[in-house]
Amino acid sequence: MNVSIVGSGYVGTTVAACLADLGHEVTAIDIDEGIVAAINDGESPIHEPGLDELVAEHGGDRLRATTDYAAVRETELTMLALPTPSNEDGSIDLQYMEAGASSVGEALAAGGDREEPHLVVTKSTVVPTTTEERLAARIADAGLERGTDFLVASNPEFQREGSAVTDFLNPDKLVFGADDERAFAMLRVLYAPLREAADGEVPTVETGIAEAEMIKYANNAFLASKVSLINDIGNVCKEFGVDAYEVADAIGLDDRIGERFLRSGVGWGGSCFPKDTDAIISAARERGYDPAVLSAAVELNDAQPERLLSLLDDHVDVGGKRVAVLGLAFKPGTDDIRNTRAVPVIEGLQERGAGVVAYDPVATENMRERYPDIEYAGSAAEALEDASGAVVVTDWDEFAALDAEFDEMADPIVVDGRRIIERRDGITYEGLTW
Ligand SMILES: NC(=O)C1=CN([C@@H]2O[C@H](COP(=O)(O)OP(=O)(O)OC[C@H]3O[C@@H](n4cnc5c(N)ncnc54)[C@H](O)[C@@H]3O)[C@@H](O)[C@H]2O)C=CC1
Ligand SMILES: O=C(O)[C@H]1O[C@H](OP(=O)(O)OP(=O)(O)OC[C@H]2O[C@@H](n3ccc(=O)[nH]c3=O)[C@H](O)[C@@H]2O)[C@H](O)[C@@H](O)[C@@H]1O
Repeated sequence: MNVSIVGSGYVGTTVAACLADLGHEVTAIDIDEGIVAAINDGESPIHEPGLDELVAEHGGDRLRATTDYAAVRETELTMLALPTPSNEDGSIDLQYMEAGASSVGEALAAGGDREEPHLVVTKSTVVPTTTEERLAARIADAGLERGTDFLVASNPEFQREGSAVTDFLNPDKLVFGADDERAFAMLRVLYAPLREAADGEVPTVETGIAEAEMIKYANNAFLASKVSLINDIGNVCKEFGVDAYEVADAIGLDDRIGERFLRSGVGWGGSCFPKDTDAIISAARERGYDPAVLSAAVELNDAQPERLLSLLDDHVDVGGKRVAVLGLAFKPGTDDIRNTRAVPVIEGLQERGAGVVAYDPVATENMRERYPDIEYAGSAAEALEDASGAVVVTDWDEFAALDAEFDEMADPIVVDGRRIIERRDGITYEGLTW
């Protein structure tokens, strides 16, 4: 198929490169000229395992990029993979989605009549009814008729950062939300090569558009709440001196609970859990319902970084001292620092008057833009040298191998928010929930 993907960030670039790899002709459309040039030169604009290779193979060939929306006219289907950030009050900010939908509508309208309606698919995470009520309306504003000139559908994405390529190519499920058989048929054709290539069966849910939109929020809300619940349980464990990881391993043996997403610690961050939980809570409240469990999950998550710092306070007054922050990315395998737990941790240390020295294998440059004034180390060893305390925020594998490096600390106090460092002689070790 000939497809265009509007928005070439974390999701858009991954989806575009993978669809090209599956044999489709793909055009990525982005307003950022640097991103467009990179893709056409065969370079991935983001750090994601496996993506460099795919963009190198297909960039400038089956995968092309442009800033010109006219390209959508050469394609049968357009996916919107644009940002859906939060407004100040937590509600979803639809300005990028509406701008993108308007531009797609205008580009299609400029091409005159079409034999078949163009399918516009919402890939981004949007609150239920957005695609039909807000995006279809913007496309129609260009003078196009839904059903004749264009169709809309929702196809939410469940990939994780750090494993986006393998997640996209081997999904647990595909979700197609549509209200027209032609839209379902096109989505089936789009994903046919993926279903053939995937390791094992890929269940496909065909449902309504608002249901598909809600499935995405329910998925993220459930996972975020699962981590908050194990953090809540972990905080109780810590009070009793019980190891929450032993508890989690045991309860995970119950199929109804499942072993995944039971890693307790400093909490969830990232570009999606925080904004998506806020957006769905806000949308529900607007309709008169207050989701109590979800609100508590957010509250608990917001409190974990301060619990981490209070464990450090128990051992050292960090005012005027050098403290190492190990890990800045919101999770390992990515350079993404959006809503990373490192931010409240760094700010909490600064409030205490500590001198922060931070280290991350790949996210340092992104963080430096936000906090140009803290010190950045070129290695974990350099960060630990002469530090009077260290806090671990991201579970990068390389931190597990640290050993003699702790001997160079002024005061070897390690507070681990991710259970990646081993307790050992010579250091004062505190695990957040163990
Ligand atoms: N990051 C992730 O792993 C996942 C994200 N999602 C959802 O996917 C959506 C996109 O997220 P990300 O890829 O992380 O965002 P992102 O911020 O990385 O990428 C968005 C891209 O859109 C471009 N853009 C902005 N306005 C534009 C316009 N008017 N026309 C063309 N391009 C424009 C930006 O330059 C940027 O490259 C969000 O709704 C997010 O919730 C869903 C699943 C996973
Ligand atoms: O909508 C999205 O953008 C994506 O959000 C998450 O993916 P992602 O945020 O990339 O990463 P996760 O692996 O889910 O981790 C999220 C956060 O939870 C934390 N986490 C995760 C698991 C766990 O057991 N404990 C825990 O603290 C991680 O450290 C990280 O900060 C979902 O897992 C994806 O399915 C979804 O597509």
